[in-house]
Amino acid sequence: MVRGRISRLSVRDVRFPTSLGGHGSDAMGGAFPLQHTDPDYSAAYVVLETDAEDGLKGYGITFTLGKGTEVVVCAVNALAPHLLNKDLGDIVGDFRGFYRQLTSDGQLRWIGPEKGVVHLATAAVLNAVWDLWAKQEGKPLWKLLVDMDPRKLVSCLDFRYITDVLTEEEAYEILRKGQVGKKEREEQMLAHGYPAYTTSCAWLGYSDATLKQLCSKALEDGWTRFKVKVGADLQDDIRRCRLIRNMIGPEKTLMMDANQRWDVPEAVEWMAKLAEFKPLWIEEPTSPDDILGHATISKALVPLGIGVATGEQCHNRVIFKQLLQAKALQFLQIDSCRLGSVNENLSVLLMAKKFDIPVCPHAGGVGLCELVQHLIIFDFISVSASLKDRMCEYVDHLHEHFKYPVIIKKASYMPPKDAGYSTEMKEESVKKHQYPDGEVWEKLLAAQVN
Ligand SMILES: C[C@H](O)[C@@H](O)CC(=O)C(=O)O
Ligand SMILES: [Mg+2]
Repeated sequence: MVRGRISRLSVRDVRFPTSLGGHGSDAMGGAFPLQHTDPDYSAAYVVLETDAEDGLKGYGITFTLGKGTEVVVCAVNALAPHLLNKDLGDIVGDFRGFYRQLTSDGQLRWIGPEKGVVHLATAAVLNAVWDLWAKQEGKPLWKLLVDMDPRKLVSCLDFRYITDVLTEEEAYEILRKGQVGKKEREEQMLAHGYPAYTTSCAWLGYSDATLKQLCSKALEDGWTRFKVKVGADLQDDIRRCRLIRNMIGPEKTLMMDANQRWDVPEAVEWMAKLAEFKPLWIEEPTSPDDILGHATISKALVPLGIGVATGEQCHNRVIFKQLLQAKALQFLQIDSCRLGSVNENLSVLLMAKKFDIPVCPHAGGVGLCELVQHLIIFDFISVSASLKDRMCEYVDHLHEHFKYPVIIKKASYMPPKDAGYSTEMKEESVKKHQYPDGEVWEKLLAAQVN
């Protein structure tokens, strides 16, 4: 039973100095040993309070890098009047209307619409609403979605701009069909979890020795799918890909990620040189906005047996729609904090089902694994009903700061059992990493001055 009026919305700038160790580094982010100040994995962290007697709070994040966070924090504050004094029952009772209200704010829409900072802020705020709703229902988010009546579920989605490929009725039909065998798939998830791949071994800034050490540890821990960063220097890529392919052997799966480094012809030429290492996909080969460029690359790489994956920086459902229409991707990577929360992500999962394209979510960052596991577990149980060519990214950083961290067993995500969206951070961690006055940053900033 949903209850309470939203009485307070607070947002904090929480940053982790991950760049000091080269964690999260890629061909765009500045490579170790340059010690580029990014990527410092960060989050705009939203807390919603209500006047209900249960005292439950909703926690929401969006993933950012370092100083980008202060801009998102500002946008969250600008959205706050849409939530304050609103009844939670009214929000989730007409979730489509509320999503439309947030994304249509007459003044903020100009700096979107539904993209960039203002959309990241929308994600943070709505992630907190979903967390609170799931907590009040006493269910983990994935289970709230799985148990929800399909009619109610589609009523949370905004189909504006996508009805040419997916109508509300078609979405309902997909979910209705997904009811068949749902119980067995839920049992399968609870017993075995959702398959994952690891990106933690091969950040671009890691030395070969670190890569080797992390890769052997990952093999020992049972990982069978690995992603390596590429794109800055071809000879370096050849050496690192050879190293990792030799370590994992010919049977295990290898993916490559260029983080938007190349122009279209360059992407094709570069990947022809890396094809001998048998990558399953090349991720973000070029600008995330270049739909036709992705299509050209996809087509050119078919003879090499390499797919194109993208999505972690796709602004919204419209871009995903066009990527699907243009046959520009073979693996679709939703991101729980870049799209407009669960609402928009569900519409993308449903479009992917219609186009029969596997979804392999982007995760990592701060809390992205915690959040996206709910969406992909729901996807398997209620939408795709398939694990073929599907896996969810896993990155082994920063989970210790979360109250309900992910549980990985045998390289699979085990379904969370606690109520909510797994978004709540430990208050101690938030205090320490708050920018610029948390203890961690006070020390680092003082060292920079001296
Ligand atoms: C800056 C981030 O670490 C980015 O490199 C993550 C990413 O591309 C991925 O996990 O995939
Ligand atoms: Mg990536």
